[in-house]
Amino acid sequence: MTDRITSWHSAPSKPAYTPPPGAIDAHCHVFGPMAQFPFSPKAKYLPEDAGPDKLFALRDHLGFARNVIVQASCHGTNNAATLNGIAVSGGKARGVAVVDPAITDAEIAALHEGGIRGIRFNFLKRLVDDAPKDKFLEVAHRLPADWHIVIYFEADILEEMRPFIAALPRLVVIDHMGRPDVTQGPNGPDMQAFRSLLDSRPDIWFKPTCPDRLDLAAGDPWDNFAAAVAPLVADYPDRCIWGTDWPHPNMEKAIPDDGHIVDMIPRIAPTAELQQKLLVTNPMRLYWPEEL
Ligand SMILES: O=C(O)c1cc(C(=O)O)oc(=O)c1
Repeated sequence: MTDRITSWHSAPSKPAYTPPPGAIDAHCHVFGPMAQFPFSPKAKYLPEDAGPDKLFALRDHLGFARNVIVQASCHGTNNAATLNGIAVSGGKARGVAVVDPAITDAEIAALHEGGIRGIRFNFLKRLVDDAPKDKFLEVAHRLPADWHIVIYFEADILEEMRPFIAALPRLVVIDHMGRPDVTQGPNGPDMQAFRSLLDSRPDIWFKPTCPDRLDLAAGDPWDNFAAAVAPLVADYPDRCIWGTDWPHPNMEKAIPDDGHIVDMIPRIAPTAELQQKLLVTNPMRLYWPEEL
C-alpha cells in the first residue's frame, strides 16, 4: 500500500439548501496530516492529508456551524489526529474516538477533556481486522454515563448484532443506518429489519447518511436513498443525527459533490422542524448537552 488516495471533491458546489443556524455536521473525519499524525500500520487505505483546515473550510462553505469528528479507521486506535482537529476548532468541534479496549480510566478521562463524547465500534471486515464483542462490552461499561456508542456494521450482519447491541450500557448510534439496501425501498426487508432494531430500544439512534455509498449504482441524485430514508426520519425524528461523511473514505471511484450531499437534507427531512432536530437539537443533545 504505497499510493495515497484522494476520496473527496476538490471544488464542491454550493448547496441550494441552507442549514439552520447552529447546524452540526455530526459525521466527518480528518486524515492526518500524515507528517504529524501517521496512519495506523493496520490501515486498509492510505489517504492524502485531509486535515482540520480543509474540514473547517468545507464547514463554512456548506453553511454549517460545528463538526463532530469521528475517528477514521485509517488512524486505528490512536486518536491524536481527531483530538488535534477538535483542539484547533475553537470550540466548534467535538469527537468520537476508537479505543483499544484495554484503555485505562485515566485515558478515557483525558479523551473527555479533549472533547470526545463517544466511542466507535467498527464491524466492517474491509476496514478492521477484528471486532472483539466481549472486550467492546467491557470497555463500554467503563465509559462516562453521558457518552454514547457509535456502531458501524452492514445489513447482512444485523441479526447477529442484536444481542450485542441489546447488551450495550449506553445510548447507541448506528452509522449510516447499518447500510441497508436502499433499492429495496422504504418497506424492503433491510429497512424493516432496521426498524425492528430501533423499536427494540428507545435509545438507539441512527445517522441517515451516505447517499453516495448506499445508492452507489444509481448515483447522484441518489433517488433510491431519498425514497427509502425519508420515512425513517419522519418516524424517528428525535433519534437521528446527520453528517457529510467527508472526506468520504474509500469513495475515490465515485467521489460525491458535498453540495449535493447537503441538498439531500430537505429530501429526507422536508420540514423546518425535522431539519432543526436532525441538524441541531439531536446532535446538541449528544455533543454539547451543557448548552441546552
Ligand atoms: O464505508 C467506509 O469505507 C467508511 C470508512 C470509515 C472509516 O474508515 O472510518 O468511516 C465511514 O464512516 C465509512
